[in-house]
Amino acid sequence: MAIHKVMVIGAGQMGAGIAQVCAQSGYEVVLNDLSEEALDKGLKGIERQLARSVEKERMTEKEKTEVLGRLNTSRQRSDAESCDLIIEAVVENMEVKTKVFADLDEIAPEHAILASNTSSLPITEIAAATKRPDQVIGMHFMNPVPVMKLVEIIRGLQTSDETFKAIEDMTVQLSKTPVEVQDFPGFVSNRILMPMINEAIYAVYEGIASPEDIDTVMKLGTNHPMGPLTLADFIGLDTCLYIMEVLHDGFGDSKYRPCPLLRKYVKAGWLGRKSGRGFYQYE
Ligand SMILES: CC(=O)CC(=O)SCCNC(=O)CCNC(=O)[C@H](O)C(C)(C)COP(=O)(O)OP(=O)(O)OC[C@H]1O[C@@H](n2cnc3c(N)ncnc32)[C@H](O)[C@@H]1OP(=O)(O)O
Ligand SMILES: NC(=O)C1=CN([C@@H]2O[C@H](COP(=O)(O)OP(=O)(O)OC[C@H]3O[C@@H](n4cnc5c(N)ncnc54)[C@H](OP(=O)(O)O)[C@@H]3O)[C@@H](O)[C@H]2O)C=CC1
Repeated sequence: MAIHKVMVIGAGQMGAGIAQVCAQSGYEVVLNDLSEEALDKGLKGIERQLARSVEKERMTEKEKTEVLGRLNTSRQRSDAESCDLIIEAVVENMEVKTKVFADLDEIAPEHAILASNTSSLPITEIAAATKRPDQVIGMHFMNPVPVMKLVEIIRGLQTSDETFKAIEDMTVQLSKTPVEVQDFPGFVSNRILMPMINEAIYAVYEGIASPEDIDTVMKLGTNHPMGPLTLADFIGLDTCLYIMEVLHDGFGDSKYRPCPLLRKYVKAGWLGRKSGRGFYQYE
């Protein structure tokens, strides 16, 4: 199936990054969000990234103008009616995502693929909210999207081979590396990464060391580019908590229990970098 036009739903940190890489790879892109403010912020971030690429001579001014010319914003979900692929990147919440997919199923053309950038939620369950479960798939980009090379592609129980192939081909077109993963909570990336981050939060909670020292241990001692608490702030503490809850509920194993300190920070609105405060303070 040929994909020309892509809608990205949710102009948060992931949605904006996905829209950027799609437009840079030649796709027509519609970035959709309910809030004008989120769209403005998303678009400004993309313009900043592209300006930096021009400065670093990775892109010409003309190419930047062309990329931005392929990128439109919209507040109407009905604009999905002209798209071949819709990539959903809204909050990590099953109720919200199934509602978005049920809506999209009514709007998107019959041939369109509906993909979710979910970090951990079952694709099979998201697909069941539609009448086209064979055309629903997980397309899990990593943060920051323009930099990270991986896309986990998650097959739901009913995802067709044709849908899988179209998304695998597109991932290569985006200059990313696809890895096929089966539909289990947290897939591969977050099943491994998030318990490590949760454990680092327990180390703060139990007073083993300061956040700075925990991050230093992991950066200098195990060569991680960011310490786990810096990374948690970067991902978003709300997203980290949702993922731990999905692992905990999905496997019913107490080893995945979210650290109470993580819950407390999220309740306080300390969501990490995006809210200005998490384990560290920003600005
Ligand atoms: C939660 C999930 O479901 C799944 C996930 O995504 S888990 C998170 C996965 N991501 C990670 O683990 C990221 C870990 N961190 C890193 O790899 C690095 O710290 C990093 C790439 C983010 C930054 O690298 P760095 O060397 O420390 O900093 P810096 O030199 O400023 O940046 C390196 C390059 O990345 C780019 N970059 C950094 N942050 C960026 C961002 N938010 N968006 C776009 N580009 C960014 C910079 O522009 C820079 O590119 P150039 O040198 O070509 O200009
Ligand atoms: N952060 C990360 O490192 C990664 C996240 N992901 C996944 O990507 C998705 C988005 O995460 P991220 O971009 O970080 O999150 P952000 O918080 O940056 O953005 C969340 C988006 O969800 C929208 N949203 C929030 N509540 C609702 C709602 N009730 N109905 C519809 N839309 C809503 C927001 O819209 P508005 O602005 O209008 O409020 C915003 O566009 C999640 O599923 C997450 O798990 C995947 C890989 C990495």
